[in-house]
Amino acid sequence: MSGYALGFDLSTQSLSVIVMDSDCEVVLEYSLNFDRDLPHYQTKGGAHAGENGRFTSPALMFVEALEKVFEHLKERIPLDQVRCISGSAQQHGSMYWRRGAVELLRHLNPEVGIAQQLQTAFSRQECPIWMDASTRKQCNYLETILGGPEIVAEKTGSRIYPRYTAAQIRKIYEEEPQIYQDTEHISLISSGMASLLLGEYAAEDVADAAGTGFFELQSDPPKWWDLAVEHTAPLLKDKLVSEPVYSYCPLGKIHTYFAERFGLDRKHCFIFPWSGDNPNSAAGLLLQAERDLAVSLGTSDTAFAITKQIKPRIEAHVYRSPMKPLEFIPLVCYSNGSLTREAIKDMDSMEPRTWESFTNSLLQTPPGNNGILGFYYRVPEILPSAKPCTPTFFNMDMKLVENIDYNTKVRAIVESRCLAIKIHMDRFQVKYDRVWATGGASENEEILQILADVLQAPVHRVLYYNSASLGAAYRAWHGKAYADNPSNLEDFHDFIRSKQQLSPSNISKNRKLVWQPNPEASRVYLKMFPIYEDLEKSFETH
Ligand SMILES: Nc1ncnc2c1ncn2[C@@H]1O[C@H](COP(=O)(O)OP(=O)(O)O)[C@@H](O)[C@H]1O
Ligand SMILES: O=C(CO)[C@@H](O)[C@H](O)COP(=O)(O)O
Repeated sequence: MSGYALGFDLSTQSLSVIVMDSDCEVVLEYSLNFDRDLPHYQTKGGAHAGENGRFTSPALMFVEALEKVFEHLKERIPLDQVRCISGSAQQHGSMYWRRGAVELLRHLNPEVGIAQQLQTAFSRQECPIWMDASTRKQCNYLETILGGPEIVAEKTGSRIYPRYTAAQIRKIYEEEPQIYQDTEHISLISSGMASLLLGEYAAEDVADAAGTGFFELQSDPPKWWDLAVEHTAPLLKDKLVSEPVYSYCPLGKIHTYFAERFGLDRKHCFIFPWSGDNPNSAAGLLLQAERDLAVSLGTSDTAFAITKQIKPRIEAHVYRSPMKPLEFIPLVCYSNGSLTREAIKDMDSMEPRTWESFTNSLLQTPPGNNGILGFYYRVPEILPSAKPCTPTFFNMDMKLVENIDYNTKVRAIVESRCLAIKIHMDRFQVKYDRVWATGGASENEEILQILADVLQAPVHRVLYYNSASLGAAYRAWHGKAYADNPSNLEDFHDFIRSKQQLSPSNISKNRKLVWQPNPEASRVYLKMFPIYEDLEKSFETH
């Protein structure tokens, strides 16, 4: 195989892409930041915050971002050499296509910008996104009618959380019936982006389908849970692509719009299903079952692993792996990730502080933080299910403490998140002896040291911190090999490793750094786990 793969990542704050050659070597990276590069959508951190925990992002912003990225790539690489494209998207969010939109999509004119032509394509301009916490009523309704949270978790991998697509769709059906009525198709953000590239409504892949609340987690072949689809909203089945597909299945060839406008090769460029950013990160990090834990420190903080068998729980989530058909991803997710750390960094200051000053605070405080733990939920938290609160600090006697210094506050917030990850992930009983850090805050080496000490395992960081784009590009090549020879589905890990061994710059690609746990620091944290756990319960509101 020769040519290039494109791996996209549409996260909360940005649309990133990597260009990967056929030896799985990254040759170009580019990232477009929504707030900075598309200011006319007036987002903050990529989103619009509404009343009562509502969080949305404009559908047209995603569309325009895709076009802008292609404009950038066109000047830098021979796009006619691109053989396969896949992508990642923030999970759970949904796009609402107006009646007749597919005709607009099919007949895009390459002389005119795509966002301009899709102005009227969406029945709802704003996509509910994963940060949304406004659907508690719909979660309760769906869980009750489907037999209770345990049954829903057993069937789908998770109870219905407010950000889950099922609750979001139900809210629109209940509160905006005309919009629901005017909608011909509902995509996840991942499959919506794939639809733009394809010129047809694209199927969801199994991994991202598992974040809807109406997908049968263990189904093979993959299928929606019809009962949940029926209860979510009337006629919903008609508004979905028939059933989700395995992540390696080719969806079709690139839309003539992109071929004619940007010079992609219509005949030879395959589109593969987009997936969720966390499942694609698992692929980008080549996570091994029962061996690795990944911690992603992006807008959300997540921790996840790969397992061959799974027992879903009503706390946290289980998704499907996009690498191997019948493997699973147990995952915990915190909505107060990087943006909350940024707020702590800039606390009590007229001007934003640098990350160096945040890091200095970590360096000037000891592991265990002299027993001070911290909770700060700027936006509604997922785990625990907690309402927003101001920064709140406790000592080891579980007493509220006030008037503590800035450095101690910084360490308290970082350490408490690491403690939460260890406690919540251990409840899944997944085995791991090494940790892979990814996402924007994995730049911060002091955070990685704390993670290693709390998790009591070495923390590795790979060269490309955007592992979701990397995983999308790996998956595109893996899918392309399958499309070329459908009688032979190669093992994902073996396929990527065999390609990397061919690469002359193999050594630089695998360059990585490791933070080893310090046993003394780890011992300090052991005492803090039960105290953190009890304090956390006091924030739980549901
Ligand atoms: N040195 C650093 N220390 C801690 N956090 C950082 C550092 N550099 C960047 N970040 C955080 O990384 C975040 C972006 O992470 P990223 O993974 O790109 O987010 P997402 O993929 O969710 O859009 C920024 O919001 C910023 O808070
Ligand atoms: O809701 C989840 C996972 O269940 C989030 O992890 C989203 O997928 C958002 O991703 P980032 O933008 O933080 O990468």
